[in-house]
Amino acid sequence: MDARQMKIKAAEAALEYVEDGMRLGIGTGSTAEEFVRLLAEKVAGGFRIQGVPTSERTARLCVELGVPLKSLDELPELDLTIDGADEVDPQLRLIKGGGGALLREKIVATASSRMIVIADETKVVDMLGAFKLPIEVNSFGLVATRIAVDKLAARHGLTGDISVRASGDGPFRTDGGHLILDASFGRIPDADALARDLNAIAGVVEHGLFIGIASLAIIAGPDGARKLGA
Ligand SMILES: O=C[C@H](O)[C@H](O)[C@H](O)COP(=O)(O)O
Repeated sequence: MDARQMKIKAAEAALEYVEDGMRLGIGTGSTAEEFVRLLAEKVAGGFRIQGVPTSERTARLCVELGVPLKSLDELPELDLTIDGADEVDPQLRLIKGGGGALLREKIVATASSRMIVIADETKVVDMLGAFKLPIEVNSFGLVATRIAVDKLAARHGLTGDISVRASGDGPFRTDGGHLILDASFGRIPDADALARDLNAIAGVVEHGLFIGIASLAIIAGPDGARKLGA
């Protein structure tokens, strides 16, 4: 089974949790896109859902495939969000934001009664941090914010490069017009404390640590999908 087939396996297993009539948060990334494709087939077959996309990219795919969409303001309380992740640890703590959608993803997931993560087994880690931690920041005061993040990291005993994400000739911009700092910490022994402290830095809009948000992860490997959590 190749990487794409594993993503499809995870997405298929997640689809079983989607019920007719649900208000559904729809994640971003290559795994979430496999989910959107399967969801579109169900919708074409008469299944009714109302989706809230977590990015412009996901919104475009949903429109293209005929998945009905609403804004989060129209549907501020959701039944379920299904989304991918860059890392998942045994406590279902996540790193997200590899595609830059972390802010909307976190807003949508926390507006949902439940978040289910779909991922292939390469995303499962004992300790978060091998994947660069995305930190969404306001472009005003970028240098000051980066210094503040660097000092905070040092207080947490974390070292590693913190760089502004690039795209083409310029910086990457999120759907909200912000910048992303990618922090190469390697290992984050106390992700809960780091998450809390990052949110206290004024220039930080949001970070990619999702703590206590997901209740189930569907992890696909060569032998099929297994579940972490309930
Ligand atoms: O910003 C992007 C998201 O957090 C994605 O869900 C995450 O990067 C995983 O993406 P993929 O399924 O492509 O590995």
